[in-house]
Amino acid sequence: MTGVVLEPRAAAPVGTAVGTRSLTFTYRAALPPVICDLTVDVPVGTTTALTGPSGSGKSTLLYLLALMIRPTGGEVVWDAVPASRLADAARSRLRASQVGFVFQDALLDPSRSVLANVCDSGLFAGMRRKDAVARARELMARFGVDHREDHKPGEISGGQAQRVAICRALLTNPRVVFADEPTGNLDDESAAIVWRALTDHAANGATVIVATHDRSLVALADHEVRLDRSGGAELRAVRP
Ligand SMILES: Nc1ncnc2c1ncn2[C@@H]1O[C@H](COP(=O)(O)OP(=O)(O)OP(=O)(O)O)[C@@H](O)[C@H]1O
Repeated sequence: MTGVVLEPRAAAPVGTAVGTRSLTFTYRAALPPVICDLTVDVPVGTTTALTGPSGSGKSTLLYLLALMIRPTGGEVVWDAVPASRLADAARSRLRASQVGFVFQDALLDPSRSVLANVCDSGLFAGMRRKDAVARARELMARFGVDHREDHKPGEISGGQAQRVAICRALLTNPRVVFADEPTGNLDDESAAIVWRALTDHAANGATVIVATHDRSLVALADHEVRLDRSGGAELRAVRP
């Protein structure tokens, strides 16, 4: 069994935001598991870098933790409650109100404007349109994409799309943010802005889990969970 317990920083609020218990996941029964018997606790208010070779299961683990897919075995645990105990409606509510997710390829709706793409997650979570638009504009200005609010995703660059996806993920000020290679398309300056926004979000009490190959970002995280090709993981505390 692979057991990983991440120690919170002294200043961080105590508690586990999200974790797993003997988590196993297989895309197809005939294939070896992508995640194998993984136990991890991610403390509130920390940044965790999820690393490992291409194909080791980083995206898959993010989807499992964010309750987008269901494990083959074991549990994902939110606030000490096993997710398998949540009815479908409760899972959807939890995702809408507490989770921000930055997908690897941004995954914006090509038929909607940039502003609508950013606002939609807030409207789905019950924000008033006026508040969602104000918050979206504030975030888009912070990430330097406010001048593109009326454009469609097909009319902006890959790096701009990635920053729009981060605005969308932060719109509801979610308790937990999952980001899948959020700086993959960004230059160094934009990557630093994004990383600072994510670490600021954690410093304000949220929990941030980022899949990345970028060692310079890993060095700035509190913890590293490194997945290996056998579906297990090892822990490295990046900062004491
Ligand atoms: N829908 C799917 N059906 C079957 N296998 C899949 C599916 N999605 C991913 N896989 C396989 O699961 C394994 C883990 O994929 P995943 O995308 O989670 O890895 P990753 O570590 O995020 O990779 P990368 O760093 O290249 O983004 C890979 O072998 C991949 O081919």
